[in-house]
Amino acid sequence: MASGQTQPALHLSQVERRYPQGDTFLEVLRGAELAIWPGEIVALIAPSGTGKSTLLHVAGLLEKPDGGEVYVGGKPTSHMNDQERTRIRREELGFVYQFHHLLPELSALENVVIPQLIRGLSKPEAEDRASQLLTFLGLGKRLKHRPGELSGGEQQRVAIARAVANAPRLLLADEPTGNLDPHTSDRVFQTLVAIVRASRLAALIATHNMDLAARMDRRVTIRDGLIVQLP
Ligand SMILES: Nc1ncnc2c1ncn2[C@@H]1O[C@H](COP(=O)(O)OP(=O)(O)OP(=O)(O)O)[C@@H](O)[C@H]1O
Repeated sequence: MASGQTQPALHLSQVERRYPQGDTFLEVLRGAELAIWPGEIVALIAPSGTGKSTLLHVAGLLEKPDGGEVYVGGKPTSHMNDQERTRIRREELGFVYQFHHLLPELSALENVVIPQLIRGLSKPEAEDRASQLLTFLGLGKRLKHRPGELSGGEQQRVAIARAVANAPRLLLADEPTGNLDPHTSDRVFQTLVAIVRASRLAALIATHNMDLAARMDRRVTIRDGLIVQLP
């Protein structure tokens, strides 16, 4: 447990998720248990088809579990309506995907400003924070560039800035460096770790890259619908 913190950023408690399959169900999660504390970076290393996306969707409040509970910052979420879940996603969770989904018509700065405006910050406040974040990620000279004018690694760093712009308590990332060459992947990963550490975020990062996984605090996998700690 991180000192001084009484609640995990994310706690999946006995989470079950099943999909209809013919006359029966495919049990993808069968009582998955995982707690991630503030400041902790956990690697999710799951072979294809074992439930990685399902787990990230449930943790990201995009899908409801069929059993168990998902706590975000100690708050149970399964009773929440769609509006409340959307608010938690917007204010307490950040998402980074393999393909960054930046808005192509907007500059790097604007892409990071938008989620903060939606959150209710004023434009000057949002621009200030976006500019600080992008500068921290080494993009201080690229603020006005559109995604198409940035390299893959730069685009992915903008996506990271966008994901943490609202100071979420938990970052969920799915192969955040998956489409980058090894050198760029390494740099982007370093910036991701730096920002998670600097903001004392918690992070769950799905990856097949064992070198990156080895540099995180803990590694877990999904086996027979359960979360298993790896060495
Ligand atoms: N909506 C759905 N309806 C039925 N079956 C589903 C649904 N979503 C996922 N599945 C099945 O559940 C299992 C886990 O799916 P999931 O997408 O979580 O896998 P994954 O580990 O993310 O795989 P990959 O890394 O290949 O994307 C798979 O066998 C998949 O076919």
